[in-house]
Order: sequence, then structure tokens, then C-alpha cells
Amino acid sequence: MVTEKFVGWPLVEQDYAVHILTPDINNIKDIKDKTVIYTEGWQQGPLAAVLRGGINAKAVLDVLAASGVREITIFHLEEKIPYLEDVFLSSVVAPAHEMFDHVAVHWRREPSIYDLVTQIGKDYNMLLFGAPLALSEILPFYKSIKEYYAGSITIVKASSHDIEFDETDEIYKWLRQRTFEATDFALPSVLRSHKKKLNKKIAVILPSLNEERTVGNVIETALEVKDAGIIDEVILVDSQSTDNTVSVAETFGIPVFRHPEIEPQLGSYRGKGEAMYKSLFVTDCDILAWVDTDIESITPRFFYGLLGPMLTHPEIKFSKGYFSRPVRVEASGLELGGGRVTEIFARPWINAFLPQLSGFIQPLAGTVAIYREEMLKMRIPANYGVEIAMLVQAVANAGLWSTCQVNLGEVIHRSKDVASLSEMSFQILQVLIELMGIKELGRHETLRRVYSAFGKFELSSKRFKTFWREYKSEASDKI
Ligand SMILES: O=c1ccn([C@@H]2O[C@H](COP(=O)(O)OP(=O)(O)O[C@H]3O[C@H](CO)[C@@H](O)[C@H](O)[C@H]3O)[C@@H](O)[C@H]2O)c(=O)[nH]1
Ligand SMILES: O=C(O)[C@H](O)COP(=O)(O)O
Repeated sequence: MVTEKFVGWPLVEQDYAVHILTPDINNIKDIKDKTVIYTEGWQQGPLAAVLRGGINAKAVLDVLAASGVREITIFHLEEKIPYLEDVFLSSVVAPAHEMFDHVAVHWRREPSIYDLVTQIGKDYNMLLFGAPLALSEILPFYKSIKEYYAGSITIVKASSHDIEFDETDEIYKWLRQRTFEATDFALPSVLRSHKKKLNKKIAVILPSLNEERTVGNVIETALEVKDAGIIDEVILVDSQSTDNTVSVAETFGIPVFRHPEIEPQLGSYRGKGEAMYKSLFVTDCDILAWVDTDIESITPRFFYGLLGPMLTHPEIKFSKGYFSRPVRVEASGLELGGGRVTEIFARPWINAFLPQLSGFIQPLAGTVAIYREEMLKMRIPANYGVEIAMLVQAVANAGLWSTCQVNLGEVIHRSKDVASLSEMSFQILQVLIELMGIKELGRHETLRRVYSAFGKFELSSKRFKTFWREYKSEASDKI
């Protein structure tokens, strides 16, 4: 049963749709542009909100305030990742103090929301929750809570202009089936046995350019995973570092190459893409994985996590790492964004022109693994466009379902200044224009920047030509 307005609910504002939940319900509807209250009904007596943070949690506060509630009790399960608490603090705790006369926040440590509800349920006639992300998850969530709580349940979904993901959406399906957690692959014996069955050799290639501070730790961590029998080779490919990166790497006894010296007759360009292109000449392994050498928060998880889905799902030919990169911003306290170039340039571009890739959380991540035979089909730009180029071609050549992404945890790495990121974006832009065959837009390769101060101008301009590599034409006999 669905009604527009539930009479039992003492709402004083009209911007809400109220849908009745009953234990035998098997379908619920959304109403666009309205906050929706999925509820078993208003119950007089003590009530509490169980909130994690985010827009649906905030919507619970809005609904209660609009219903005339002046005092609120909030239960919150402590996050395993502490910075997520900033989301709770900024979206729930801070506004609650503005909206209610009295606010009690209880930080809890039960292992799950169901344990929490079991503990507190008898004290409240009514419990309110923020809705899970997808509409399709609301009903299962309701039914699970119902098993542990006898009072009246209410789930609130914020008004949103967003298009909901649903089961018919291909990206949603892909996200569900092709997004993995690195921690699910933490048992070396299981990965070893999959690797044996798959019968493929794996090389981890570490690209470096002036990473003397972090490279040693990255190599050591990679070697741990090699010792565990998950990878066969660890190789460093350096882009002519001017610090001690190479000598640090050499102390570990791994093969170390300066990429201009690899197949020198093919010439040499500067850039990370060039290092990745040349790596195929220094190993004959079947699967190649790259992990950046500037990652301060490196752990074995980065390596086995990236490779785990490929080892356990032979149909997966390309694996991309993703991670959280907490960035502090003024207004909301914290953004869980993907990186500045990702959010401001790559993601909007992808959604506008390459929506099939919109499920990738970190489309620019440098932590990637691919089957050698798939890489051989690709055109590789020498510059920072390499990551997006490989992603676009991986999906174009073998289909979205041959790709996956893996949550590797949190990445703390050396951050570039905005001017450097602007140059990186310019390179990625050039690569996308080329790959998408929209050259008629013109290929302007100069990035001009005008600085102005005290009425004077200074002009800097830098040329970014994208050099493309192809295995087919240039080097097929060598690899
Ligand atoms: O010419 C180069 C430039 C960089 N690197 C190494 O490549 C990795 C990543 O480079 P970095 O300059 O730190 O890139 P980010 O600013 O972190 O950029 C992100 O976005 C880029 C574009 O997608 C990706 O290439 C990166 O891997 C990804 O971390 C590091 O280990 C570098 O030492 C090289 O080997 N050669
Ligand atoms: O992936 C990105 O967008 C860039 O590498 C920038 O990342 P940052 O904003 O975390 O430095």
C-alpha cells in the first residue's frame, strides 16, 4: 500500500512524501524531487535516529524537525576509517545542534547496525534511519532491521534530482559484480592456488622519477608479495631520476632499468607512459601490474588486491585500483573525492562523452594490471594520458565486463601543485581528443598561462606534444 500522505505523521511541512511500510510489502516507489519517508507509522513515545552521515542522514533530521520534534537522540556506529567521521560530524552533528533544542549523540561500537538495534531497540518506540544508496536496497534493509526490532521503523531518503541506480542499469550491475575489496584476497594460499590453475606469470613494474624517499619501501613491500608466491618478478623502470632513486632500488637486487636505455633504437620520450610502454620489453610475463613508487601508505594489499580479481576471475583482463584520497575543504570539512584532476576534469568528461566508464572510482589511478596480450593491442601515449588511454582502450577492445576495480584503501602520496595538475589535465585532454577521434576540434598543443600582479603581466607558455607508441608497427618482433 502506498499513500501520498500518512495521516499519523505530524508533519508541519508539505515537502515530503510518506510511504507506508508493512512486513509483507514487496515493492516501494520513489518520488522525484521530494524527501520520501518510508515508515511503519508515527509512534508516540521515545524515538531515536540511527545515523551514519550523508544526505539521507541529514534528511532524517529535517523530517524530525519538520514534525515538531525538539529533542533528538542519535546513535552512530564508529567508523573503521576515522576520517569518515568528519562526514557524520558535518552532515549530522553540526546541523543537529542548530535544529534541535537538545541533542544527545551516542557513539557506539557494536559490530553491526543489527547488533546496535538489538541493544537499544527496547528503549524506543520508533527508530529512524537514513536510506541506503540505491532504491533497491531500501526494502531489504527494512526487512533485515525488522528481524531485530519490534518498534516502528522509518527510513528517510533525501529529495534528489539524481537518477537512481537500479538493477537494470549496466553500470550499476558492473559496479556490483566488478568492484572488489583488496582485503577479500588477503590469503596468499588461496591466491597461489588460483595462480597455479591460471598458469600465468606476473610482473610488477615500478615506475619512478625522483622517488628516493619512498621507492625503497615500495620495493620491499612488492618483494614481500613476491616471496609469498603471488608475483614472479619485481622490476623498476626509472625515468632518469636525478636523485638517488636508482641506487636505492639497486640495493634490493631487483632488475633496474632507465627507460631510455630499453630498446634505444626505438628512441625515447619523456613521461610515465613511455616508461610503461617500454616495460613490456624487459619482461615476458603474461600479466603486468604497475604500482606508483610515490605511495607513502603502501602495503602488500596494493599488490595482492590489484591482482586478486584477475587471478580468481580469468575473464577479467584489466584491473584498476581505487582508493580514498581525503582532501580537506572549507565548507563541508571533508571531501572523499578522487583527486583534483579526476573530479574537476576527468569525471565530468567521462560522464559527458564516455559514460560507459562512469563506474570507475579512480579512472586516472596509476595502480593497474593488464594482460600482456591486451596491452599489445593498445596505443600508448608517452605522457600522463597513459592511464586514461589504457582504460578507454581496455573497455573498447574487450568490453566493460573484462575490467574491474579494486578498493586498495587509503592513498597518501606526493601532491602536485595546481599548475602541475593543470599541465597533467592538458596532457590527458590531448589524449582523449585523439582517442575519441575528434581531432577536428584542432590540436592546440600550447598551454599558455598569463600571470598578473600589480598591473603587470607575465606570460608562460609550454608546449605539450603527445607522442604515441604502438607495439604492432614498431616492435612486434621484439616482444
Ligand atoms: O615521467 C615520469 C613521471 C612519473 N613517473 C612515476 O609515476 C608515478 C606517478 O606519477 P606522479 O607524478 O606521482 O603522478 P600523480 O600526480 O600521482 O598522478 C596520478 O594521475 C596520473 C594520470 O592518470 C597517473 O599517471 C598517476 O599514476 C596517478 O598517481 C610515480 O611513481 C612517479 O615516480 C615516472 O615513472 N615517470
Ligand atoms: O588523480 C588526480 O586527480 C591527480 O593525481 C591529483 O590528485 P590529488 O588531488 O589527490 O593530488
